[in-house]
Amino acid sequence: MSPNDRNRPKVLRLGVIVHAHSAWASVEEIADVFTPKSTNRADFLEEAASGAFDGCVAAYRTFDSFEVTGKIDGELLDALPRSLRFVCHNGAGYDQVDVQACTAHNIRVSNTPTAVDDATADIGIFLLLGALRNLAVGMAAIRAGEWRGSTLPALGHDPQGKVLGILGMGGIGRNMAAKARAFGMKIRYYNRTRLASDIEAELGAEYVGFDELLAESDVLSLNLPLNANTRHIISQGEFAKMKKGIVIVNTARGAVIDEAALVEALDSGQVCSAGLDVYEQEPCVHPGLLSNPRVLLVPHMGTWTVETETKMEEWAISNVRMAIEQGRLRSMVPEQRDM
Ligand SMILES: O=CC(=O)O
Repeated sequence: MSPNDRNRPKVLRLGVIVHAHSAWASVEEIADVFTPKSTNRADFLEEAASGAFDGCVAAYRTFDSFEVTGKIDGELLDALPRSLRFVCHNGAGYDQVDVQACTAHNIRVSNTPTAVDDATADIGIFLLLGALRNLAVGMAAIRAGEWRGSTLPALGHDPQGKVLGILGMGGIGRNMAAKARAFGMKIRYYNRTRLASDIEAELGAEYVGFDELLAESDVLSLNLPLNANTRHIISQGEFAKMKKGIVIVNTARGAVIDEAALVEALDSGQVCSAGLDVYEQEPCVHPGLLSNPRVLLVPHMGTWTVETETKMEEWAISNVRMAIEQGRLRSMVPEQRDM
């Protein structure tokens, strides 16, 4: 197809390509690419409604493009052209996209599963070990020139023999289970759907009920997507059902935990320590977490490696290519599998 071909497909790019430049160049060879001039949602809605993106069939979007467009919801889809058929999200979690609204607008949505599994599970293990070992206290003290601090950090705990409860046994949960086994942890999990018995056996993971998971875990790792059913799935009532002194690890989305309830549970000692990569109101972090030295905090860096960010971009771009070349997606989100 020549660049002047009026029938070339049109693609909307929301966000920047940082790594996978040659993959993106392969899209530009076969499609005309549009990018917004707007820098906030109000202007973006106006720009879209003015017809600036007319004819676009597929949109590539990044997590950070939320700053410009806000949530991909009904209001936004109403402003975007009717030609739009595909939203290709770069990320595993797609809570920034209202899938129901997309389905209602006959738009298919994809994410980047599996590409994120290793890196996210790796940071999960880092947070698990760091929270168990109470490392945040010593790390802050040494930077303040106080060596281990004026009051010695409490001794940590070993992972060996402890029960790791995994809430959400998708790709990241399974990856984390395999890695935690190497540290001698016993794995229990709860998931909407139970894994096949051969996968359970391979992971050495025991399926338990939700309440049992809360009651029996020494460490609880959140590895489930954020949606209307999982928002605040861990709140006051759930903390009360846990073993006193549990360690909480969250690499999923901040809002799967009621952050205010977590702060209370940390203050009361019900939760001994926490390792967090995600927060309810990013980039704001609850002051009760910031001020608590037993919380190991990472600013949403679960996939923050050259290799993984590249894989994610390549995966999302492969969805764009498939959308414009074949009218289908490589990895449509599960809610739309029947579409
Ligand atoms: O947070 C990272 C992702 O959803 O991929």
